[in-house]
Amino acid sequence: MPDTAYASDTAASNTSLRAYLYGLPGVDEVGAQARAADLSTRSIKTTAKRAAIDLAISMVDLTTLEGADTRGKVRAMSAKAAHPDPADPSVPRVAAVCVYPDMVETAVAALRGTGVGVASVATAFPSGRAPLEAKLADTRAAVAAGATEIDMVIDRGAFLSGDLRKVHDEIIAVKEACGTAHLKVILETGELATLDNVRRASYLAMLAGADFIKTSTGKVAPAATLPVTLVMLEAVRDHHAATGRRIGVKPAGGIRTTKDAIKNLVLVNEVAGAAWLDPALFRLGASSVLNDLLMQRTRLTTGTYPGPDYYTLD
Ligand SMILES: O=C[C@H](O)COP(=O)(O)O
Repeated sequence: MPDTAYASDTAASNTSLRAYLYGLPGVDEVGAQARAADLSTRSIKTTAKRAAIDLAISMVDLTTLEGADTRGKVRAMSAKAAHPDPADPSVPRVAAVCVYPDMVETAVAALRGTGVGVASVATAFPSGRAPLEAKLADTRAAVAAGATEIDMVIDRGAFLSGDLRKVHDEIIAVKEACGTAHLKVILETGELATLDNVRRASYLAMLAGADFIKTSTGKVAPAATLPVTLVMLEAVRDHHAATGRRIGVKPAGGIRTTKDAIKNLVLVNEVAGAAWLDPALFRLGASSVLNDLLMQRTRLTTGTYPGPDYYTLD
């Protein structure tokens, strides 16, 4: 298990940061793939499935991140986030909606009083290619408009070329610009090439003050694969054991079905532990998983699937 020596290194040079992150135990890629594959075949009892579906719904960050997003679309998505099935008030609300910064005001107005959070992808999403001042302005604007959560992307170019200090310091600066808003740090694992890098980027984000580590923007493939989520869950588990601080995990991108969602919940339970089975510590970032969760929930309750047109589009 990694020690806490980095605590004193955070004020030091890129060299000591690099020495710490490259001194982490390596990831056994074959073992991680095998464990993720093994856990993904676990079935859960029908009696537990309804509770799992409700938990998954309550963990969704319902997302729209398209250039063609409109205020109308964000209002409709926000209504669905607060009342996923208007005909069934027992369906829980989702955790948050996730939108571009210019849509925060619309989402905040639509969600006032519902308890649904508003997350925004600041910091030049999805590339992360902008001067730090622009990233900070982006973050401050989203927070000023009422965002309760900021999903920032790391500078993968800096990370991959070894400028870990730049990535670290940008996260610290964005965290400060967040004020009381929670910070999720997107690693864009599909661009990090190895699971060792996923582990290093996870620790880098955690030691810079991330509240959550998030796999992907949803704009790069592969996105939220199970082995990647497994490595990130191990990182938050070990970080908690070393520091007493619990960091959340958010797989995002390509999560489309109830099966995908439940595989993730099994992974959370088996790797990080039951404490993470909570929207405060685990989210599913997805633009289109909610309808399948609602359909499977209805099937469990009534024995039949609702027609494909029963629910509004995700
Ligand atoms: O953060 C969430 C992702 O952008 C959503 O990706 P998705 O459209 O593949 O569900």
